[in-house]
Amino acid sequence: MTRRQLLAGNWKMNKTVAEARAFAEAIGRQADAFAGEADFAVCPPFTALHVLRVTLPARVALGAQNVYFEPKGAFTGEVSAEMLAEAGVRYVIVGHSERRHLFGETDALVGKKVEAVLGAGMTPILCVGEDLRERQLGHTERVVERQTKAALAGVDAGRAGEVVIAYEPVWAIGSGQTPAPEDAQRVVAHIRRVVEQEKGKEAAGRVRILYGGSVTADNIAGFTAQPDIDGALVGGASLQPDGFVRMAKAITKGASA
Ligand SMILES: O=C(CO)COP(=O)(O)O
Repeated sequence: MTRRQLLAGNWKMNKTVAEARAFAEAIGRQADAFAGEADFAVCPPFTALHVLRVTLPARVALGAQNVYFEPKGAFTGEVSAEMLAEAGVRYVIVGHSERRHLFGETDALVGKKVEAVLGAGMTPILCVGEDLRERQLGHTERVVERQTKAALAGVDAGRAGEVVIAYEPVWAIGSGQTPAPEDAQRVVAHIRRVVEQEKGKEAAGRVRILYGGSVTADNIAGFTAQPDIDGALVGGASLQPDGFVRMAKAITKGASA
């Protein structure tokens, strides 16, 4: 089973409309970096979706960082999956650890969001990962297992392979610290086994699992060279056009090697 690598930038709460446009124009001047056999996406704040839709190079897809599961109604401050799809969004990050920890998102809520995103014809990027204490207690596998099972509970086996999962150890996010690539591979392989157990072989073979947490242009290739790691979800290092272009080249080179 060959899976296409995916490089997704999560801008978090960074960049104004003007800054987003400048980023898109800068990577557009190096658009050949995105010509290879891989997928690319940028996930800006909602306010910059439109400008990126009209300025990003054609091979770089649009992503969002959050969604609400209800289709419409009295949910002040929320945005539905249909609204995102209409705005040109292809990928939606769901259950990022910042949303789980800072905004109280539960496994059950994350599961509903995954279903809503698939229902609107987009691809969820489901984030899972242990925090430092859970890691120190040796609970990494059981934490990612619980998060993965809960998030996929309402997804048909036939569609589970469309989901992208991002393994993001919380202690590695924004810290400059990463697990060794072999260590990340071990956890990602475990996540794939959980998908197989829950949704079958075909879904497990298709599902793309990314690594995220202090990925840079210098270390990305070590992760994407691992057999079960199918790309990267990148925060800080995705904010600089040159860094994003370098990571795109690294991921494409690895994919064709
Ligand atoms: O949270 C992340 C991506 O979703 C990772 O952030 P950093 O790449 O800044 O560590």
